[in-house]
Amino acid sequence: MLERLKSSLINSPVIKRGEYNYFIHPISDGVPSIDPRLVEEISDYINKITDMKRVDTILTVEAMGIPVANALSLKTGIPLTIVRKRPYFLEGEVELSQSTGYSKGVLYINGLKRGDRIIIVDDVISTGGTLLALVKALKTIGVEVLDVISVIGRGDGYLKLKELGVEPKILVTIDVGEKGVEIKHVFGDQ
Ligand SMILES: O=P(O)(O)OC[C@H]1O[C@H](OP(=O)(O)OP(=O)(O)O)[C@H](O)[C@@H]1O
Ligand code: HPA
Repeated sequence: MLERLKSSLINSPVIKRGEYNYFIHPISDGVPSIDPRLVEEISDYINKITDMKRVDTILTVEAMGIPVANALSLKTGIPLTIVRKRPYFLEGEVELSQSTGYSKGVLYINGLKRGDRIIIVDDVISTGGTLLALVKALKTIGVEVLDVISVIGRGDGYLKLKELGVEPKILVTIDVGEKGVEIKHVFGDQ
């Protein structure tokens, strides 16, 4: 299960971004190139473990949530909405502050309305700063978050989401040390 994802993660280089040990991987960085079979393995798996019947929109965050979320959209026929890092000043645009282990920025939600049923698909959850701020903003709009899926998880930032009643599905959980990446858990394993 998820063999391509696991083996590619083990070989990921790690660099320092300040104090943060940052792993570099095709799914989270587009570097090195993204093997379409890897994206297919991941999107097939998400499709298998998620009830897609009630989903109006697959929501992802610019930039690196897009490859997997788009593959899932193509597979299911469910539209894709992208939370962007630039404003469009459209009516109803919702702005939120994003903070990660190595950056701070602003994200903008457009194209969602009260009552929409969505799932969130992102590439990585680490401090949980991005998804926490996003889920809070979606709640202010009145969007129903049916599921939150992250391809890769590291650290315990995902626990912050539990405070909002959201239990993210993390496909592969890793530890990132200065020397490399170690697999800690795979979704569906005991
Ligand atoms: O749990 P967190 O600590 O918030 O980290 C996770 C976020 O960090 C990355 O986004 P980034 O803003 O680096 O943008 P990118 O997708 O363009 O690489 C990743 O795509 C997640 O959205
Ligand atoms: O270590 C990382 N690598 C790639 N993307 C990320 N997003 C949060 N942490 C990371």
